[in-house]
Amino acid sequence: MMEALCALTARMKHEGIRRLLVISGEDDWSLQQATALQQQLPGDWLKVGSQALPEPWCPPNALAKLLGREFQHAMFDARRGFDVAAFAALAGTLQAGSWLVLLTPPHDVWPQRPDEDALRWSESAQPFPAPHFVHHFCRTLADDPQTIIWRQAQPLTLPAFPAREAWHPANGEPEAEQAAILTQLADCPPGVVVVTAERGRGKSALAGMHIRQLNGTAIVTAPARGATDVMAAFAGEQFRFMAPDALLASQARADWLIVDEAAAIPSPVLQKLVARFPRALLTTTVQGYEGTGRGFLLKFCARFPHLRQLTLSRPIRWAQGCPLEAIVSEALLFADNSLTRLPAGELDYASVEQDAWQTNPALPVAMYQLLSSAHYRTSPLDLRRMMDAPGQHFACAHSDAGLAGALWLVDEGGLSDTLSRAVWAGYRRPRGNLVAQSLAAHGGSPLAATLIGRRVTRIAVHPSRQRDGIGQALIAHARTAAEGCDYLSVSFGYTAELWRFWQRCGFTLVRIGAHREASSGCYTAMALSPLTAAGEQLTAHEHQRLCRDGQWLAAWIDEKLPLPVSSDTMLSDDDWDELASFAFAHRSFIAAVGSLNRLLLNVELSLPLLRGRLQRQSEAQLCHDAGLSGRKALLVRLRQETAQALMALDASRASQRRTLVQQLQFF
Ligand SMILES: CC(=O)SCCNC(=O)CCNC(=O)[C@H](O)C(C)(C)COP(=O)(O)OP(=O)(O)OC[C@H]1O[C@@H](n2cnc3c(N)ncnc32)[C@H](O)[C@@H]1OP(=O)(O)O
Ligand SMILES: Nc1ncnc2c1ncn2[C@@H]1O[C@H](COP(=O)(O)OP(=O)(O)OP(=O)(O)O)[C@@H](O)[C@H]1O
Repeated sequence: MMEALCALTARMKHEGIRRLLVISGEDDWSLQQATALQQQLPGDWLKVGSQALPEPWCPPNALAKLLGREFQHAMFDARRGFDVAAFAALAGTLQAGSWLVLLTPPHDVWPQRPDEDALRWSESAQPFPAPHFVHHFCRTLADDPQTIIWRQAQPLTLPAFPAREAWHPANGEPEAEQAAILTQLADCPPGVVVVTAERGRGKSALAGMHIRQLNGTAIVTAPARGATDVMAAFAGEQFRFMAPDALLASQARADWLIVDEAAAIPSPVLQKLVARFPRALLTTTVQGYEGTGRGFLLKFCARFPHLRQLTLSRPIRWAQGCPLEAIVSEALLFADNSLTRLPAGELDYASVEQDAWQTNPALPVAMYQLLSSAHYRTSPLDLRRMMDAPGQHFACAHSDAGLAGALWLVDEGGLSDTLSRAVWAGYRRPRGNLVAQSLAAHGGSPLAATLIGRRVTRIAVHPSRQRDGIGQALIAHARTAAEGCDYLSVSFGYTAELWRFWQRCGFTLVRIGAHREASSGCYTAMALSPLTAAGEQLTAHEHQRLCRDGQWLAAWIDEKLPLPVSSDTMLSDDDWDELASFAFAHRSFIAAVGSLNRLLLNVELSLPLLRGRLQRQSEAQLCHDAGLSGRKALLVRLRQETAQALMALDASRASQRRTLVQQLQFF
């Protein structure tokens, strides 16, 4: 048997492919078999798993450090937990002629086994079983003739795989597809060129080669700099990188703008960037472990009259049709089929629950694919959360021809009074509950996180059916289905268009972040749509607070805010609470900006650091002027100056508030 395995391995190398071998059985048995294989087949045998294994071993969360490197053979240990993004990433590091050996529990008991990975994609403190994912994964394996499954108490059998043609690895010179595109780019009239491809097709290398051969200047931008290493290596000295937010804020000019992973940048930002350069080359992955964006990039492209769209289809580091790449893509739903069907016709709206992964898997698969084609951040973590995490809810709009819209919501809130107050004062920040906690931590309602909310995490409507009222109808459906909830909420990267949508869905703006996200170039906005009297009260209170603070926030946010102007400068009771929570507890500075500005209008003291910071003098400058060691020391002094001002205004009220907020840390 081992001889046959060695012969097959040699053939895989010749054919430029890699394969998955699953060993399913009791913990000790499967490890023993994997070790025996390792002894027979020479190679690196990198092992990835949460429990220590003989070297070379790496826990899943440290694998990112090894990306970019290549290995011959690897083992992934999924006996206790299955970090599927690490599994996919490991597959991506394997050279032609490699085996990826996957250890799993026996398949009949696996669905009931607690999965340690659940701690990453849920707020649970204990691992729990993830049956929907396990069933889906095992079904995918069973349907794949190229994957080998070795079950305990059964012999290892190797099917007779048909022969493939010989493979020739890339050598650093442009591959045929790359060369053809480079020729087009070299002789390109002004306009936009978009290159889309699946992972590992040589897009980044192509962009780098283009920069190197360029008779002019280029600026590279991308949501994450680390992702541009390959491009930098192929570009050589001409490589010049600027993050999207920095580029937007600058006056930089060049002959070419190169945007890596363009779909990860919101269309309005991308459009502003592209408009500044005579020529732009946009690249984007249409499948991957970090999500996609094909449909929405295409929609963006439709706005440009002179646009060329090109694709790279052949993998570089292994042969086309590699069985390992194919099974990973199947299992993690990387293929983006959401746009191949046009969902014309009358629509039905329906709630969808997680058991649909068992009863009607095609529907949630299509929903996941539509959501990931619209949201670049969708990752295998989301797939696992969607399938098995508690508190998830879904709705869809579909016609006989296919899926037109998908909505994903998650339950939030319901924290105890004391915990919510502690979050408000900045003492605690438990995991999860994004909007519910943010309302408490950044808003003006200490009990905000006690209410029950349901947050829209993702919504997407098929590009061919947008502006047809489907998004609005999905939200209306969710509202009727949200029994027992005080409000629906959403957190999104603010653009005027998207805000218009949420406004039309009946949402009220309650918070806007003070920094542009470097990756998207947008401010994070949060909005609520109340469902109960308590929800109404919270929404009205937070909206009013945001309006009161609007003029002060405007100094921090260079985006026109859709808020009525308020000139209220009185220090209210709420202001006293917030100021005390900043001065005497741990509330963040930015959450108290409005109250702090009103405080300064009401006291005569000099308070140089506070006044300086509120006038947006930089932290570094203030630290330098005051001889402080850094941001932490500055924050302590800002809190002290606030305390001083409160004492000067009303010493007994200040002391009383101090006692109250300081009690919030003990519960
Ligand atoms: C948490 C999150 O998911 S935030 C991200 C939201 N999702 C995305 O951005 C993915 C890509 N976009 C989409 O899938 C869709 O465009 C959605 C979900 C934003 C909107 O869905 P649609 O079905 O197109 O919206 P719908 O037709 O119901 O629009 C209702 C109203 O919102 C407003 N609106 C919707 N889209 C836009 C837009 N692009 N620009 C301006 N206003 C808009 C309009 O007022 C519209 O009414 P009108 O057409 O009568 O003027
Ligand atoms: N012509 C070439 N010769 C040799 N190696 C190449 C060539 N083109 C690309 N590569 C290598 O192949 C790998 C994949 O290429 P690249 O990173 O450009 O692909 P990509 O499509 O941008 O992938 P991803 O979507 O994963 O970022 C890289 O290791 C790169 O160095």
